[in-house]
Amino acid sequence: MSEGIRTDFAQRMSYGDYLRLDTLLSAQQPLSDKHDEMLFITIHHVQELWMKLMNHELDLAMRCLREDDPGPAFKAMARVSRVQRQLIEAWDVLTTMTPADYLAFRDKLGSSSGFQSWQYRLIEFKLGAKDPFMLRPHAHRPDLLAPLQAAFDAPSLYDESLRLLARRGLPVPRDVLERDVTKPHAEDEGVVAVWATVYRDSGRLFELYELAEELVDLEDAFQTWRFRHMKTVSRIIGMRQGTGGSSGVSYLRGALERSFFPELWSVRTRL
Ligand code: HEM
Ligand SMILES: N[C@@H](CC(=O)c1ccccc1NC=O)C(=O)O
Repeated sequence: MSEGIRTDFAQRMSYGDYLRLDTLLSAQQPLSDKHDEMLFITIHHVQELWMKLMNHELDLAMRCLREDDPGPAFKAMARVSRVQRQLIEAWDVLTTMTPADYLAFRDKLGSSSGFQSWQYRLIEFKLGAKDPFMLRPHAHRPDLLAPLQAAFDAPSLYDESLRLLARRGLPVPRDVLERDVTKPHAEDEGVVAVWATVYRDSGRLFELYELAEELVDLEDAFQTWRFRHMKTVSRIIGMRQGTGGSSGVSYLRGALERSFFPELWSVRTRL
């Protein structure tokens, strides 16, 4: 049964060596002796790991769109959507924590908060949600500020998508193509018209139609994540203020109004 199975790893790379499990599994360090703090930390670590992969895939998607190679971009975007499903499902595990379970260790969190998740902010910037205020919590960490600032200053996934549409001959308005990419994208009627063409003529423009639907999948899942976060927070801390200083649930509800790709939603009314 055990024939052939290697057991001597004094001189050879093992599973744990390759995966750096000592580092990964030494990071779960509760500050209290409360049972549920381990769950709280684990959920965050899992979400941050998935966010790391999302950033990796979004970089590939943006590069491929820029280089006029949508195939691999779609593959990366489809992978991001699957990762998002995992992120959304993870809320279910956290809802097993009651308000009392959470309040028992909440004071240990001090003023730390999801506001300061730089990987989350990096994703938002790459999707085009450019709010310069959100750079501030990272001012004390130049190593984190640099990639955030770079994503803030660069075209978003949506900017790259609209540029691709223009290169394929669709009449994307010039001022949209030449806009200041450090500003949030404002809904544009000309862009709605372009997407309407893509949807109406999806047979001929199949690749661009696929791009549109991949983008809609991404935003749809992102909003579902935000909604589940807001609902989970609501059932765990009610209307308390957040440790990050915001109003809490009301702030999170406000974020649900913000769209990354507004024309892709408006076009549905026009078709
Ligand atoms: C008991 C569970 C949780 C509670 C009570 C909670 C509460 C909050 C609150 C109140 C805010 C608003 C900022 C503030 O004032 O603090 C916030 C923001 C945030 N939280 Fe959570 N959260 C929880 C779990 C999570 C988890 C598991 C994640 C996953 C990484 C997460 C990620 C974030 C992010 C990224 C933000 C910033 C959102 C934005 O600026 O739009 N939170 N959270
Ligand atoms: N903002 C949360 C605290 C919180 O959730 C949190 C604190 C430290 C590390 C991650 C967190 N998760 C997301 O906001 C609260 O007000 O209870």
